[in-house]
Amino acid sequence: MEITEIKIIGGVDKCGNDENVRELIVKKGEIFGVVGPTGSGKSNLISDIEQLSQGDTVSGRKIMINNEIPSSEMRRDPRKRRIAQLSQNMNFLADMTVEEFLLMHAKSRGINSEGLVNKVIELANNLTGEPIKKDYNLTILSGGQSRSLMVADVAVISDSPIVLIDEIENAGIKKHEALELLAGYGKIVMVITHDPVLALMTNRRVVMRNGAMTEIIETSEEEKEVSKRLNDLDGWMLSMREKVRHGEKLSMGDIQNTCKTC
Ligand SMILES: Nc1ncnc2c1ncn2[C@@H]1O[C@H](COP(=O)(O)OP(=O)(O)OP(=O)(O)O)[C@@H](O)[C@H]1O
Repeated sequence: MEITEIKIIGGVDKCGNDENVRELIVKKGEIFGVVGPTGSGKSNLISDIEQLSQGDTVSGRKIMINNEIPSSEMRRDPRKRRIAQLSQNMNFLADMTVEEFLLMHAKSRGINSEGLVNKVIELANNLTGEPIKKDYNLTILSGGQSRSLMVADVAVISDSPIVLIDEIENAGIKKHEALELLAGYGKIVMVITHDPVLALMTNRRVVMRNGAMTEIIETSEEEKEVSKRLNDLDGWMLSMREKVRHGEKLSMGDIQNTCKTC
């Protein structure tokens, strides 16, 4: 079944009052942002979508797929849900190499694995400053390498029509590129973020407060331009971080050169 839209039917805030936004439809091809202060209910909203909740969670929200209540089979079986989730706290625990993991994942998804390992690693290495090799053990990967590999794995192997992302900003990866890669063509992407680069890359964003969806903001052309500039600055910060990490010294020239380009 092709998933063309998800609809979130509003529930209640933490005090039991109806949330402001009564209905939110996110269509195929859209990157949608979720913003709000700590404890405002961002993860809870994402989790409602992940579970395809039907009024049976604390928020009382209902999630529709293609304007229909999802089948109980889809709700019960994670493989039928076709929702990929990525979060900052996820870690690889398996004692196997990167190559073994990717081949196993591809096999379990019934995907032809020819050239696949190199493709995933190449994409992951575009997102991190510390290259991953296929014979590395998963457990020795750094936070940035793990996150990059997860992003590339979700983009190529999981390839789910709905992608939910819970804060990738502190992961030490090129987040702009990561989001572009995940969004691919024609997916529904919901991303929780505190980061203006990511928030302004979205088409729209919902503002959470006290457990409720309170407002929907459309990203203006001006904000998209701001996002591009911030992304340049961000790339620069990442390159400075890499230099320091590799034992290099920084000079005022590094800052002056950047200010010209940003
Ligand atoms: N609509 C709601 N009704 C009742 N409780 C809620 C509701 N929304 C969120 N909560 C509860 O509030 C707490 C904080 O929510 P949540 O973790 O989703 O916030 P958050 O915005 O993701 O926070 P952080 O930025 O710190 O990760 C959780 O215990 C959650 O179960």
